[in-house]
Amino acid sequence: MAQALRVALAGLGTVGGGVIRVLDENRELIARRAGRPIEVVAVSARDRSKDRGVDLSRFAWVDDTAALAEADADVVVELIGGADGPALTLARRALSAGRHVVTANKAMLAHHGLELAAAAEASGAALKFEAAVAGGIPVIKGLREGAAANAIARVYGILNGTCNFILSKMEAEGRDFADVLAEAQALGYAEADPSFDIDGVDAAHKLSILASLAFGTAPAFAQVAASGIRHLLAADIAEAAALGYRVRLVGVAEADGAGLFQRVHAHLVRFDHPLAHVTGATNAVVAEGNFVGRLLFQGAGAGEGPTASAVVADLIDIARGEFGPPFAMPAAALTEAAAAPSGERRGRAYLRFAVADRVGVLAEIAAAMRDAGVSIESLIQRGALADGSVLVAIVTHEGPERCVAAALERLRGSQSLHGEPMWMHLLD
Ligand SMILES: NC(=O)C1=CN([C@@H]2O[C@H](COP(=O)(O)OP(=O)(O)OC[C@H]3O[C@@H](n4cnc5c(N)ncnc54)[C@H](O)[C@@H]3O)[C@@H](O)[C@H]2O)C=CC1
Ligand SMILES: N[C@@H](CC=O)C(=O)O
Ligand code: NA
Repeated sequence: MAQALRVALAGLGTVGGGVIRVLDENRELIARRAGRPIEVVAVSARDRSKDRGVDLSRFAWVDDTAALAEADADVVVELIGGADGPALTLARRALSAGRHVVTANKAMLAHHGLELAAAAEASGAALKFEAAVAGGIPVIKGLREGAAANAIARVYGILNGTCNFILSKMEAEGRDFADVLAEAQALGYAEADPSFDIDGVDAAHKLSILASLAFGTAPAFAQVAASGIRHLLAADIAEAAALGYRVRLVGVAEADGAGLFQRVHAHLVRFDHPLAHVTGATNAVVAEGNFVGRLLFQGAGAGEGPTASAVVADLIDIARGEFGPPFAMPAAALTEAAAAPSGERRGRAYLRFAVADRVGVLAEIAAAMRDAGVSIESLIQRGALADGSVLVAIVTHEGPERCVAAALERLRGSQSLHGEPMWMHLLD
């Protein structure tokens, strides 16, 4: 059999530990498929003494993580995380030394993907990142290779396992947000800083990578309008269910004459839509191609095994010599997309207000909607929260988003409103 592919591995946490386990457990099978063995030769992490449940004594330990870039290895696997700092230093050094790089680091790719892709192409190295988007689901391969013949009109989906785990637990068990977040962290789904998950930043990182693959544009994370699920109440989930919807954090990227529109936002998803049935840490991505039609990729979006599976799949491609430009086309051919404004987009909206329990409040909200040109389809007022506020939930008829924004602006500062209104888009 040919010479082994030698791997230098940075980061031995959830995913790094998983990679060692996958390579150990499926060693023979992987070697047959790759045409040669894949062997970890050197490792680095923050704490050498930590028990990770795997035998590390067979690997060289490197204290200076960035020095792994020059280790006697063919590939550097970066599983540290963080957009900048040691992960970026390592990737830059490895690529400029002609080492292949495999990473699960969507934050780094969203911010520096174009630069790293150009560096990889310049040195003839691979830069592969299947694990960075939707964990174990082969969606990078699916878009970059499987759908390469198509013009893509839209790509959207559930891109954060932690949020989907929280939402589906809140929905099924009526549990509190904070309690479920702690469980997602214990299961290894959450980012080192979980606000990246619950504020939609992680999904925005992933969406910017998917949009680049779908539309041939440079990753444009700064253009993604992102919000998360932090302010969602159990009552929103109950109201959504009463209306025939489930709440999901959905990322949407769409290119049209106005430019590239990218948004991550909590949506009400109709019960009969495939995304409404995606539960737990599962992710799902829909891509609409002009010849292939609608593709749906679904599977485990986070966690040790599925994410490590994607990292090792990239290593197998490299061992086979199967790689090309990291994104949909050479880095120099990726275009800059103008950000399309959201205001002219049309849709239906769910708006929820916590209001003072007094006469005239409903009339005030209804007047703001009327004056801004928003047509109300349904309005539900329900019992009091612990602080005595009453919840008012509205679903609008289809109309331009700028009208909804104008209505909320009219209500800004109103003494009748307690806290910020919640605005979710409907995905029908
Ligand atoms: N956990 C998951 O389900 C998924 C994680 N990812 C990504 O994979 C990467 C790793 O994630 P996890 O394994 O979950 O993180 P983790 O926190 O479990 O592990 C991180 C590892 O990096 C090491 N590390 C951190 N800072 C370091 C530094 N300055 N120098 C040297 N080593 C350092 C830590 O010691 C640890 O071994 C991140 O980019 C994450 O976004 C991607 C998909 C899924
Ligand atoms: N924190 C991420 C991990 C995978 O990318 C998530 O929850 O999806
Ligand atoms: Na993936």
